[in-house]
Amino acid sequence: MEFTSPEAQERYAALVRALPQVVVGLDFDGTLSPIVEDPTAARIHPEAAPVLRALAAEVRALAVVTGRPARQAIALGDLDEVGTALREAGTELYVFGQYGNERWSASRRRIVSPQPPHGLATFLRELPGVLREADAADAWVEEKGLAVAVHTRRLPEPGEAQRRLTAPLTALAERHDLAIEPGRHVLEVRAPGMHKGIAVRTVVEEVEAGGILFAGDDLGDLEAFEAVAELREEGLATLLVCSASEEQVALVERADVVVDGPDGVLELLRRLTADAAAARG
Ligand SMILES: O=P(O)(O)OC[C@H]1O[C@H](O[C@H]2O[C@H](CO)[C@@H](O)[C@H](O)[C@H]2O)[C@H](O)[C@@H](O)[C@@H]1O
Repeated sequence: MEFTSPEAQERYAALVRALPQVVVGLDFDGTLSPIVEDPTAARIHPEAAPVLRALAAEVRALAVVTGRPARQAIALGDLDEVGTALREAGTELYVFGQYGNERWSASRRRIVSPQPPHGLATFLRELPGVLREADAADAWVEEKGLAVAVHTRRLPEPGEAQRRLTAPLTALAERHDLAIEPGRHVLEVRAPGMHKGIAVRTVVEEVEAGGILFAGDDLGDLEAFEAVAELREEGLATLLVCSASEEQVALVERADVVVDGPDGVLELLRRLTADAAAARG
């Protein structure tokens, strides 16, 4: 892991001191879960559960903030079980799904979700024609209830296919008052208005946190990074962690710490837990 500046190292030290008041916010794909070709085959990192359990004893709350539907993230992350263990340590686990549109907590065990956006059903009906015209008929379409994700990872030239699809999918989304969210070999179409930054602020305010660490890997995490930077200006202890990959570099220049993918994220969380225990004496 690499601190990006001397100030970043000081922010880490301040976060360790404030840890009992800190919310740890974690993206799922590419941060807690290694990227795989087939999104249905993704699973949380095998070492995540014990790392999160150990960290839970040191922090105010944990929040998984993801583009995945909450139900899916809970299943792929075994978060029901992790949440039970965290509750035993007196710590809440939140899951904000679909970029903050859905929420779940280990204490309530119920997913609160809005209605799908108007226009999504028509968007879906018109989608195959647009994919054919863009020579991407084999793109994998993930229907998420509140959103649709068009994946190019398994096409012969995934980056080129994503570039080819961006303009026609954006136009189709705009015709139906929907927003487009680009990601790692994926273009997601969803309702405008909600993003991970709102989810971060919500959890920080609800638990009256004194600090926030957020770790992410992709463009959909940018708003969370912006929210954390604003909270820093407001006086909270903060740390921005980039789970780095060759596919996406946008978060690197905004991060305090750059780590090597999900392995690196867990290494950082282990170090944080150990440093907090050492600081307690
Ligand atoms: O906010 P996140 O937790 O990072 O979720 C964003 C999207 O991640 C998933 O797709 C990504 O991960 C897949 C599995 O590793 C990978 O195959 C794909 O190329 C990535 O874009 C997921 O399928 C989407 O629904 C999430 O919104």
